Amino acid sequence: MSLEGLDARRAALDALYEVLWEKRLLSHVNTGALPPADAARAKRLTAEVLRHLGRLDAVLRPYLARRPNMAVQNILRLGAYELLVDGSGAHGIVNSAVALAKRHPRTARASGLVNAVLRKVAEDGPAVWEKTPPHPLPVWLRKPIGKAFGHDVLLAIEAAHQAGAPIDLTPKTDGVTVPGTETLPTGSLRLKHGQVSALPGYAEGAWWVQDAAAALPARLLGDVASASVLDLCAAPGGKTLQLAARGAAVTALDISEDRMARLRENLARTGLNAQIVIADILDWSGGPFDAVLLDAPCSATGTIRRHPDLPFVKSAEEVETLTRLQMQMLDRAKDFLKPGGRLVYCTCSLLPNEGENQVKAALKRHNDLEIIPVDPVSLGGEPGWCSPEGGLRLRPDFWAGCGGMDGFYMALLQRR
Ligand SMILES: C[S@@+](CC[C@H](N)C(=O)[O-])C[C@H]1O[C@@H](n2cnc3c(N)ncnc32)[C@H](O)[C@@H]1O
Repeated sequence: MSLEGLDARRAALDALYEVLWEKRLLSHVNTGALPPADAARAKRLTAEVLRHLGRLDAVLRPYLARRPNMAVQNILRLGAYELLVDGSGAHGIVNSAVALAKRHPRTARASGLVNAVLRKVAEDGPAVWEKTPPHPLPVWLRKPIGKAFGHDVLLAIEAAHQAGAPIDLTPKTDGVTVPGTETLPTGSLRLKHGQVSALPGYAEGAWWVQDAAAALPARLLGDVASASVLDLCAAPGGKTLQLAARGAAVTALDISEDRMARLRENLARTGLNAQIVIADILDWSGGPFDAVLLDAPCSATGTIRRHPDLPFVKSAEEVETLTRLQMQMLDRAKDFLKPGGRLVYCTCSLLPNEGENQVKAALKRHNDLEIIPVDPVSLGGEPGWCSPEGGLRLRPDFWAGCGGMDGFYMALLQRR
């Protein structure tokens, strides 16, 4: 990108400010009236600067006598990212960073500094960059993750966050392959190269985008053909589609009308059916069902590879609130089951309080619930995915050699 990419870069700087200062998720940042290609580039640059923020600051630090204001810092971070990772013409990158600095009174006085520092980064930065460890998680995540899995695993998870995430697909029919993808041991398809929109089968609904880890909770229910299944917190519907494709009579419930509109579109595209309920799980009554799947709202810390903005926006306090909600939801979900019915509880979180500990506490509260230990090997997984209480703990550092997976926790419970 040269000077002609200035609009995308300016939008990336605005987005960085919104994430870092206003604590807004990148998915909620409005890139204004930019053409779609520039908007996509702005979001990509923002996400990548956030992914590597600690490393970028480490490269810049030796050239700064004192820390400049956040607006100047972000111009330097963006320029350094483009120099060190995107790697197209250093001259153009430095010139556009200087042009961006001159645009605003808060940064104009630092345009000389931006010029000088980025020229040094272009020369000496690559050697430092290679040696600098991945951006660390914030303390409120490092502590519980390190405590649960150990320091080496924590470092491996941070490395996985740095590496980013491939795109996985779930085929509507088991065993179907799609050119341009490879089949993973669990049956998901992983995009090898190119754009997902260019793959055959999208319009016909032959597959949908879903991380390999996210595709496993629905499979814990086994054969669901003709079973009545309540999918709680269903939108945008990845798990609803899986259950419907396997022949279940699905009732999909979610509180969000907007997200349910996406679930409706997904059902229409794939030619699958589900009964749709827009309601708060805590107020709704219905059933009983043969099975319930609860994909509870959570910190989403298992998806940091895809959403590197999350650690900057979420907080320990927010997770505490979510943990209380998950507990209430689990208690409610159990009441929708027929006697002998099965319940899958899952979250895309790395935190035991949203996974393992939540299930252990539910088993203590309800002596009519028991856990059915999951055998990951039967799902194409590995024995090391088992967690002591009988659930499955998936981590982003698993499958490191072939692109990793999202962090997820899931457990299969049964009402006695
Ligand atoms: C992790 S997402 C679900 C992803 C979905 N299961 C899938 O596979 O595509 C959590 C969902 O919980 C929904 N939710 C949050 N609070 C809720 C509540 N009180 N009642 C029902 N749904 C709720 C959110 O709207 C969000 O769609």
